[in-house]
Amino acid sequence: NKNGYDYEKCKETADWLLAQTTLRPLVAVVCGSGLGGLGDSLKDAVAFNYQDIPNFPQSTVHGHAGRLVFGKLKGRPCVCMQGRFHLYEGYPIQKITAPMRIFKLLGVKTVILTNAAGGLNEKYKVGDVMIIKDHINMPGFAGCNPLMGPNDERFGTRFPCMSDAYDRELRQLARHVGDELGFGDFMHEGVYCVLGGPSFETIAECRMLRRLGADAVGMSTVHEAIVARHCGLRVFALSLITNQAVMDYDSEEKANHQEVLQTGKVRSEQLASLVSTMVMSMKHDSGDMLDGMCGQ
Ligand SMILES: O=P(O)(O)O[C@@H]1C[C@H](O)[C@@H](CO)O1
Ligand code: HPA
Repeated sequence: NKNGYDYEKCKETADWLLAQTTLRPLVAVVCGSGLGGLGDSLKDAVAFNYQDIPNFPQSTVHGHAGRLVFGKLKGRPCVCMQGRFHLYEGYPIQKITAPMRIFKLLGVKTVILTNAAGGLNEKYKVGDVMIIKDHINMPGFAGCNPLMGPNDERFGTRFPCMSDAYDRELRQLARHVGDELGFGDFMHEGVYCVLGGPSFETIAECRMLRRLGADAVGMSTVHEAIVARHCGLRVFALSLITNQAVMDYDSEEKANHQEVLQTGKVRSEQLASLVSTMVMSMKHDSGDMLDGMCGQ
């Protein structure tokens, strides 16, 4: 692989991590902008700064701490990325997504991807949570897909299916857990569209994306979901709607990263409850979950 994130390199990182901790997580969580608090709820935590992990990229964005945390969520071993990588940071797309392959080699079965996103659906409000049911991969339309380049069959097939990218059972579990936790009024299910960033969208772009069927727009998650599915990981993803996309030329609203981080703080505890309750309710040994749903 021309970007150097081949099987051996991912294995070297995974083996290094496995030698540092006895925890064997089945679930990995990726924290979106301002959502790093999810990682702070891990018990008996052992944390590694990204700069200390062999071959790991570095976080450069405010609101992405740059720590990999191993610990337990409601008694279940998990690993959590406090800080993810984005295309606009200048990394090759294979590097952004290498952690998914490292997770696979650690023995992880399910990844939970979270992000901050702009709401395009007129029904969505700031602070709402959107379970991702599908995506639109805009950079992919332009030939920027993390699976470009030689395919290593040890990870997965050349042409992976994406119509089932966001696991139906996990979405059902999230709706169930969300209802039990009282998220009813602010939880949706919708389509996430990824752009390259870092500039926020213009009004014309937001209008176009809405017409194309997107409910929320962001700069991450999709690349990770593609690589995770390619190597057989189960994917659940959610967006926190941190701002409303500006659709109107009379609007005085301006998208900004401060608002994104601020909204993250407001929902931080509730999102941590949603994720930890989901993790508690997942069953992995038979490859299936939805066993002993929320609160049982
Ligand atoms: O990592 P995520 O997708 O949560 O980060 C979003 C997209 C940009 O990195 C940033 C914009 O505020 O937040
Ligand atoms: N656009 C793109 N990415 C984002 C946004 C947005 O409005 N909000 C948070 N991440």
